[in-house]
Amino acid sequence: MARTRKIRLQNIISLLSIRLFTWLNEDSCHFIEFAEYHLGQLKAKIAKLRTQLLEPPKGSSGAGEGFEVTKYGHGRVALIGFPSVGKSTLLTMLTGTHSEAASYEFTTLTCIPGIIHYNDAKIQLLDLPGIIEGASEGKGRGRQVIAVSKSSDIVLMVLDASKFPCFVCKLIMQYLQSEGHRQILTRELEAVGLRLNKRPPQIYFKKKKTGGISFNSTVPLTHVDEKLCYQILHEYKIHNAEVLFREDATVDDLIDVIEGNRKYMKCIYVYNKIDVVGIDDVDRLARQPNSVVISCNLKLNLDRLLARMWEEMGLVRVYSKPQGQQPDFTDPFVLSADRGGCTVEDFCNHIHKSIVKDVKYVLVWGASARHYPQHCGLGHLLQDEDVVQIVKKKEKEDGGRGRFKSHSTAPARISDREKKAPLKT
Ligand SMILES: Nc1nc2c(ncn2[C@@H]2O[C@H](COP(=O)(O)OP(=O)(O)OP(=O)(O)O)[C@@H](O)[C@H]2O)c(=O)[nH]1
Ligand SMILES: [K+]
Ligand SMILES: [Mg+2]
Repeated sequence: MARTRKIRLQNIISLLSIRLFTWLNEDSCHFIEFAEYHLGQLKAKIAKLRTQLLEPPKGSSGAGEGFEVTKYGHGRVALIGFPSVGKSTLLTMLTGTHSEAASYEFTTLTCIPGIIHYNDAKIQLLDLPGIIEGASEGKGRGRQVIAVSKSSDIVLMVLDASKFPCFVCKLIMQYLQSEGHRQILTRELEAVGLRLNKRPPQIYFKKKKTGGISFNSTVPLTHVDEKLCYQILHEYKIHNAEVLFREDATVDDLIDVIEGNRKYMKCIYVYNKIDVVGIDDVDRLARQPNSVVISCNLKLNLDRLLARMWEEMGLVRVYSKPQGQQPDFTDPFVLSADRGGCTVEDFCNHIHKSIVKDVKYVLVWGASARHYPQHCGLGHLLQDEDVVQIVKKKEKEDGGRGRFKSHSTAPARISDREKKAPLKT
């Protein structure tokens, strides 16, 4: 029953897509304006149907058997890519967990987790089956792979450097209107609501109960006007809402905001197998944005990949300092802006939920402090490698003395940094 419904929805999406491309190819200028409105409506229709199609069955996460892996560690990274690009080899290299690797496609059939120990944090790395064009529509294990990718903090898109088109091949591909692996994968992920290395559109949108539609913009708009916006909202049966464009956004951006279920993720493009391509090609690939070139076989540049991964995850290590003692620099509390936040309050909650109500202030050493130690409140935003000493309400007077004493017991790691970049008190 559900399968027939899915097939029917898929057929409608295909039909609408064909209609959309027919309109795209329509070059008569008399129809351009009309076509733009029609196009906007069709895009909204397709987005709506896709959302229905992708709804996981009730009571399931959408991941499916062999893919439901418990979250572990301070962050989760998914390896996605075409078959045989070296995902499993990379997992084995970085985590030490064995994942079967072989020269035939679809060697990996389920989700294999491993742990990377980096900067005293634990990062869960997930090896996944290869995906192919049509994955978003359920080809191969595409659905499951994408569902797992969505649950991760960042994505490593593994690509085969030897299959990356050279400049001439790119021109031919453009002529033939065919795409490279990177574009195909990006399109598959976009089709299911994942937005890679993009920030959410600057559009304020709020549904209301009454009052009709209020349409405003703070910048001149070149892609969407009031009429088109009304039509798209109408498609979603929204008749009362406030819409404010804060940038010159497109129809697709508006649809993303209305749908509201898009996931904005960082993605690092990892070009593996650089041992089999020429130095010029390696250089060209390495210069692309958000890209890292590696070779698992020769263990080349893996440390750079880890460093990039760490940067993109934006994890913040905070060392707790008991009064009058040195902090334990081997055991940080790891905070993340995406998972719970990085303020002093988040740090306290990390230790124990009951602490916050007793905190009078905290003393902070490190990058986020203007002077050492800085007196900070619960709202203070911490940075990586900060040291924090909590002063509790009942320790009021003692806390004051502790502060002066603290100068002499300032953590060694911070004074090293201070030498490099002295901070004014
Ligand atoms: N030359 C070269 N070959 C590599 C490198 N890394 C992996 N390979 C080879 O690529 C082939 C595929 O590796 P896998 O790790 O199984 O690839 P996969 O992406 O996990 O493949 P599926 O699980 O089938 O999707 C194996 O024969 C590896 O030995 C590399 O850096 N250089
Ligand atoms: K393989
Ligand atoms: Mg594999």
